[in-house]
Amino acid sequence: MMGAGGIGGYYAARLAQAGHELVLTARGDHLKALKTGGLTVDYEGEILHQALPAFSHTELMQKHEPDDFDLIVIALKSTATAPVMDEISDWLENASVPILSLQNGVDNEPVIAGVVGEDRVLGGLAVRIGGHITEPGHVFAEGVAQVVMGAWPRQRPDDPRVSLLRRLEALFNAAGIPTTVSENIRYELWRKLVINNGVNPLSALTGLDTRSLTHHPEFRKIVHGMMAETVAASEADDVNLGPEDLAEMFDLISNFNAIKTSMLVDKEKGRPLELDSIAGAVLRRCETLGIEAPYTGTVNALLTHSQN
Ligand SMILES: NC(=O)C1=CN([C@@H]2O[C@H](COP(=O)(O)OP(=O)(O)OC[C@H]3O[C@@H](n4cnc5c(N)ncnc54)[C@H](OP(=O)(O)O)[C@@H]3O)[C@@H](O)[C@H]2O)C=CC1
Ligand SMILES: CC(C)(CO)C(=O)C(=O)O
Repeated sequence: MMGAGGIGGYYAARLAQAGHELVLTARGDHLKALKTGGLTVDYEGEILHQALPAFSHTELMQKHEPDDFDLIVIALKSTATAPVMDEISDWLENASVPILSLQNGVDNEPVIAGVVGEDRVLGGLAVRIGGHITEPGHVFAEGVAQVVMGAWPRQRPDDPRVSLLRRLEALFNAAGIPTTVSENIRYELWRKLVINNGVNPLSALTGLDTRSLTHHPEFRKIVHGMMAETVAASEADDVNLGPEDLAEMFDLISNFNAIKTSMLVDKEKGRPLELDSIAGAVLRRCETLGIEAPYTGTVNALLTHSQN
């Protein structure tokens, strides 16, 4: 599990609890705490504690070959995808281990595929989960915490990755992670981007959780506007989301727990924001398509300004 933070830490703890062997990567104080005290996850009052090997990426590359693993899961922030793939690209060369991304955004899998080739890439997303590091070694997580995964960019007829996906689906479900396989993972990633562009930047700007935003008389219109612009932007990737996706995603986030978004957590901790891979991804596609995206453009500009 590369990047065992809020999302990676939660799913790693569940898989380890079910008896799977895991190795975690992290850095800084969180890594130190994982090494000395193990990983502790508070999931809706249930405490999961696992003492698992934890390494920096340098240590990982010294101690292991990529094919020691059946699967590498990437749960880094998307700001770290390219630098980390760059760091481990020589190590990954000539290996065959598949890589599953569980990140928000629609541009992580192409970066991973650029290093290992599409045939080894599984796209994926963490759905209906909120999670973050509360203190080094400790993760808080909530929500039904599902996973959707699929062959990137979409499943081909006779795709050799299907048998692996079916095995992963079965073992994730058996570990208590409700998981489905999609034949069109890029479509699923775009649907998730609709939610993330709708609430993440605006929550980081206002300090409000997802429920406060979606039930606020003014902010809910901005959330809806940013979601609609994401739906429009999807055409640039030939995904072509429609009004039913917009309605479904707006309902989903309006009725989900009051989540402090990952971008708000990052803003409060003074860490880099996934703004370019969320709002930036939408704005670039809208520009290519020659369509306006005033809600996303405004919130993106205000948030960027507030960071300077
Ligand atoms: N959090 C949430 O509620 C949700 C998040 N997601 C998505 O899941 C992905 C992961 O998010 P989240 O779990 O919140 O992220 P976190 O920041 O909690 O976890 C990422 C971990 O990776 C570490 N890391 C970053 N760079 C390196 C590096 N070079 N070497 C070693 N470790 C590194 C981080 O350390 P450091 O802190 O030092 O940077 C951190 O511990 C994101 O794409 C996010 O958008 C999806 C659904 C919900
Ligand atoms: C909005 C939310 C919680 C939806 O799962 C999310 O993906 C995030 O905080 O990044």
